[in-house]
Amino acid sequence: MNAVTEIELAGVEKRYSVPGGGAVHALSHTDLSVRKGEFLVLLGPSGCGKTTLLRMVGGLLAPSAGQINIGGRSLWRGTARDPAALNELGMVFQDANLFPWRSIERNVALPLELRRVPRAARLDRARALCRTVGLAGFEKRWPRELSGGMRQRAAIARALAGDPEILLMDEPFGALDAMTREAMNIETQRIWMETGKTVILVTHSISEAVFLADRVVLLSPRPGRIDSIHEIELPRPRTPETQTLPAFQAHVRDLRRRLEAVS
Ligand SMILES: Nc1ncnc2c1ncn2[C@@H]1O[C@H](COP(=O)(O)OP(=O)(O)OP(=O)(O)O)[C@@H](O)[C@H]1O
Repeated sequence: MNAVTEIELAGVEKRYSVPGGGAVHALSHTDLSVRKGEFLVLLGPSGCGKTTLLRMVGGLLAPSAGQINIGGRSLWRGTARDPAALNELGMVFQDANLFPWRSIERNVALPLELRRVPRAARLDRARALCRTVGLAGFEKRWPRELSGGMRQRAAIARALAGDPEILLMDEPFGALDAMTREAMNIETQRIWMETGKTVILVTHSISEAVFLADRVVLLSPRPGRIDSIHEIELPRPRTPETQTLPAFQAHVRDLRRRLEAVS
């Protein structure tokens, strides 16, 4: 059976206009298919267009050209967005962006509140999501009472609140210390395996990319474009020991070499 395509980019480009005239060609003609349930990682040097690509797929930034399909629906019609396609997208950023005056469960429930889901139902769902992301017992706490890693768990729970098919993560663990980051990688893999979502994650870290990805898409800059796509066929679930496997280290070496060549 053929894998189902969840996200399809065809000829997608982005030029930013710059004050005073001219344009930055942030992403040139890009074609990419992401399979349903796939974990795809975007890796590349600073300025190669990773965030630009993710924000276009997330419905936050209109492409200058090309087509983005989400679950077979065209996301963008000029600068307007298809609401049904948008409903399939949840986003997590480097900063958790929790409202400090809302408890964790009320932060997680916020997207449901905006959709006018009744209070009891949305809090039930928020509490279940807190369990999914390992925050059971912290539902009533305030964001300031949680560590950075726990706040990112809450941000993941909030992104999952509307039950989107797709989770888009932009350097979600970039601000965390190395040990918390490793723990969050393991948690992210667990949540992905349990929920079956399609994930696109942006990172600067080669080892994070190899640890998490089914495929790593390496981008190169000036202008941003896909340099190469690397299949990571390491068994799941991956554990800290996975990083000691020769196959893991070979992927890291390959990607480092490629990254140095394109930087
Ligand atoms: N709003 C904007 N206006 C003009 N140029 C922009 C804008 N946003 C990004 N750019 C430029 O587009 C290019 C791609 O930027 P983008 O942030 O997508 O790269 P990135 O790979 O995510 O970088 P990083 O890893 O540093 O976050 C860069 O040259 C950047 O300077």
